[in-house]
Amino acid sequence: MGVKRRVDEKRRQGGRTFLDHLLIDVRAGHGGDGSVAFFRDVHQPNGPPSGGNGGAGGDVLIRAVPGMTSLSGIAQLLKGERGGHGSGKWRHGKRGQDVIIKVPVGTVVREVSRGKVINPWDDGMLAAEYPEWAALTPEEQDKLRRKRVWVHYPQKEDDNAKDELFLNAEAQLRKEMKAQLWRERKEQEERPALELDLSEPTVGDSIVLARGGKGGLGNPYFANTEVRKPMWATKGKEGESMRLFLELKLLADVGLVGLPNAGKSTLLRALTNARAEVAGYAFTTLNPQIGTVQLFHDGGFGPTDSRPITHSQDERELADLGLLPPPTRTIHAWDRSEQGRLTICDNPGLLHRASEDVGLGHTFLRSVERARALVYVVDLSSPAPWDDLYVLKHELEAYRPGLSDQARLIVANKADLLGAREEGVELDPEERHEKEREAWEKVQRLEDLSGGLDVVPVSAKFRMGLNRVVALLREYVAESKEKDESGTNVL
Ligand SMILES: Nc1nc2c(ncn2[C@@H]2O[C@H](COP(=O)(O)OP(=O)(O)OP(=O)(O)O)[C@@H](O)[C@H]2O)c(=O)[nH]1
Ligand SMILES: [Mg+2]
Repeated sequence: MGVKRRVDEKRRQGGRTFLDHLLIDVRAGHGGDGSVAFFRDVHQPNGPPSGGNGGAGGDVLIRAVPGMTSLSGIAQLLKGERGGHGSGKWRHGKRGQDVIIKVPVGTVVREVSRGKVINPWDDGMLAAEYPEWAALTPEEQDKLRRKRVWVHYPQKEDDNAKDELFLNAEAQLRKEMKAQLWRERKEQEERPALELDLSEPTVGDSIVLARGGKGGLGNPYFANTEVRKPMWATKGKEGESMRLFLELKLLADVGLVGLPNAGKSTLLRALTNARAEVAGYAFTTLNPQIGTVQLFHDGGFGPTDSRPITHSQDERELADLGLLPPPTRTIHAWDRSEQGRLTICDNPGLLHRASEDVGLGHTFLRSVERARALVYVVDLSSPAPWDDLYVLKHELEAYRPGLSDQARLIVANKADLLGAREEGVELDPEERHEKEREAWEKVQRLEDLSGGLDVVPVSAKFRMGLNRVVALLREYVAESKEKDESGTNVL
């Protein structure tokens, strides 16, 4: 299949690949109803209206918390508590309890749909809500509409409907609500679909997703010089509701970043159990891939699904190329017990001008954004690998300012191509020395232009120089975890 077609397909998916996702419904609490009551005691057998207002419904909030690793365990329906109803003696209803949805850091929240605020004076909306609406008489329709809006004093519903004072109050409320509902609806329509990228732990208060409905008004609100004994109050309003899609971004300890064809996938295969695709053309990798490295007590490593490989041979070869000091360590079998693991994430090649949406763009950088350390992979055999470095850094910064600060290491790959030895050919010492010097100078230049990053020449293909890479990755990850534990990364 054509690479172009596959790249195009991938672009349509927005370059997103996620391990975990979930659809949830969120409903903020309904407001409590206002109360119709009148104050009475021995001195005032026929006292003033005293119904309290309803309490507001509880909000639904979201918080990204460190330490969570999965979306499993989050309920599919989350409801804010209903506000309490008002009651006599001017007692207002209690505010409903909020619900806080706790999600792992790295969750992306996207709105799928939003509940409509129903306007009880909008016949079209009511017709959509009640299938039988069209068959009702105008009186029945009024009755249904009033049910959504009003609370009546016991047995006063029919009297109220004939009471001119009530009808006046209704007209007044309708006018007020019309303006307010119009505003709410406009606001809702203009508000773009929610998209939250919770890449950092939520600081301070949680983020409100859906607001609870307002509480209804108690009957004192409707009293005036004309209306001494309002026999009505209003109901609480519906809370906001929405359907949301949650996605958890891939999380690896280390993210590989490099131009197409630099050898990222080859490196991932050499270090881990992952079977990433490798080929001699650009954009072989279209999905971020994660692999696991097993770490041994002696500093060595091995892919988790196979027996450890001995790297002393490789290191000796690399030392022969003049790119590494000769190995001094011998590996003892008893050191080969597992001490820990590292996960590494391979990625599609990053292009110059990815920020202008060339190639895959850089939406896939979402998956390395949260890595504890980033590694630049460059092709040491290319004429000016330091130029590649500049492009990579620039693209990371264009995606998110400060992201390139997470880069710790430059893997200068394909060092074998600069070899001072050619296969089957013995170079004369002079020539060999010259090649060694060239290779060494290139590495040196990369180091000078790296802005203080570690530079390690390797051959991913021939598995040379990888012990040093793993040793450094181990350090970065340990440092980052220590920071987490000491609280500087966690809020
Ligand atoms: N000589 C040599 N070739 C290598 C080395 N590492 C990778 N290659 C070759 O370079 C080509 C590209 O390697 P990949 O690992 O697919 O490169 P990539 O960076 O994953 O490429 P994309 O997925 O397209 O971004 C393949 O032909 C590899 O065999 C190396 O250390 N030495
Ligand atoms: Mg690849």
